[in-house]
Amino acid sequence: MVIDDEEKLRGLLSRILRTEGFEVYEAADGKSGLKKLAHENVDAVLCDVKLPDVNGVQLVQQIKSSWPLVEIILLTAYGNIPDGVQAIKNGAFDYITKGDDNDKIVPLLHRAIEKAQLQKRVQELEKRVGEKFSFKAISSKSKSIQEAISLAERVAPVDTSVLLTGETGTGKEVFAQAIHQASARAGKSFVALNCSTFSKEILESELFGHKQGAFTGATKDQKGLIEEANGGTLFLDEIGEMPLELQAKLLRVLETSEFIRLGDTKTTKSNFRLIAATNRDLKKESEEHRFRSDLYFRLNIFEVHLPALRERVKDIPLLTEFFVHQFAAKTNKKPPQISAEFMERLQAYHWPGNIRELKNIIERAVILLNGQELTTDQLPADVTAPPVRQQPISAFDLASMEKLHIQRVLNHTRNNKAEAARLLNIGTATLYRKIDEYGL
Ligand SMILES: Nc1ncnc2c1ncn2[C@@H]1O[C@H](COP(=O)(O)OP(=O)(O)OP(=O)(O)O)[C@@H](O)[C@H]1O
Repeated sequence: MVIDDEEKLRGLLSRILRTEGFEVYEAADGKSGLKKLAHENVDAVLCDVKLPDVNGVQLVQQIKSSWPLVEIILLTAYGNIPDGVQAIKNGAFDYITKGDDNDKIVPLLHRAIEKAQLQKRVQELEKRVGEKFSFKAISSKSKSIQEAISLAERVAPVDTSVLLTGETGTGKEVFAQAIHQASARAGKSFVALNCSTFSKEILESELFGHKQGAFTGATKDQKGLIEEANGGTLFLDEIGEMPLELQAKLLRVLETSEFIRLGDTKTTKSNFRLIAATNRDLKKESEEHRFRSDLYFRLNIFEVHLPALRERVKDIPLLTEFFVHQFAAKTNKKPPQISAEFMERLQAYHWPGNIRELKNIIERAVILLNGQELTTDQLPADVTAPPVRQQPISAFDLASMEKLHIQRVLNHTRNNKAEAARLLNIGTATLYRKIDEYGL
């Protein structure tokens, strides 16, 4: 948009820009310029400094406060550099001297528009990421997970630590992301670290960062994740695996918001929110001195427990549909029908790996699919085998244990007895005898 009260000059500039391929709007003063900005999708403004109703330098500030993504180039009077400098301070992209720098206008506009469009794209992506990781994206019909969502939604805007508990694959990281997105820290970084995947030394350096020469191999200064999370959220997965010594250091950071990089002498500040997750019983761990009780009490202020998938069987069809569509799209297939038996098996299975395992099994099934319907043929043996009846057995009853174990191995081999005998390290005849004996 060109804002200039000199009609001739405005018309000339607009014509030049149109021949360059730009779509151009015109305004003769600040007020009509602001009005047009409210209605049109403008990327960049070329604005004269001397307008009848407002000074262009002030107009920059007004435009930026309402449309921060619009880039402005100010046309200043010859030799009036202070105006240009002030315009940049007010948020202008750049300034050029009217009449003098005409050949610079087009390349400068290209750069301004490129920046504006890039920023719009980033904003749109951030919005999409926000939606993807929002609580709304966690679809569920079961009461237990809805309670967890409601708890997490209430704690999200409060800047306190949160402890997410639940078995592996229950969606703890998904919840951590949703809490971050629903907090005031949403625009800032979400930094995740799994405490079980590193040795103590690497974990310490990953968390706290290091100075050059702090240890062999530290060839340059390196920021730690605590520092990277400044202003945002630090998600520590499997915190129960963190060595005791580091737990003490983490507690200190939580209490003071300060830490010292490895090999450094001065402290560094970081303002982050901690969300921790564990699949262990941290209370028990702390009672047995494997987890610091002071850190446990600090983390335990707000706990959200995520139920295992077998405790939310109602959600299996919903999640299955979701993953089937996701993987069909990924493999360029039409979303298949889901046979009743396929769904029954999924609902009967005990899902030790929870949602992650369901997701993997659906991905595999969609890859194996060649017709228009998912059937039990596309399910692995573990899932299709009849469920092992978990009869209450005495820990001392060897026969019950043996029966259960044989049944499990048979399930695993899809009733292939030769393979089961091999795995059990017994003869086939012995296996047949035991099958008979236990009525398997
Ligand atoms: N409600 C959900 N909808 C769709 N996908 C989900 C949902 N919850 C979890 N998932 C998917 O399941 C997988 C496991 O989730 P996530 O990593 O959050 O679990 P976790 O509890 O943090 O696991 P771990 O303890 O092993 O780190 C991920 O691929 C995630 O995208």
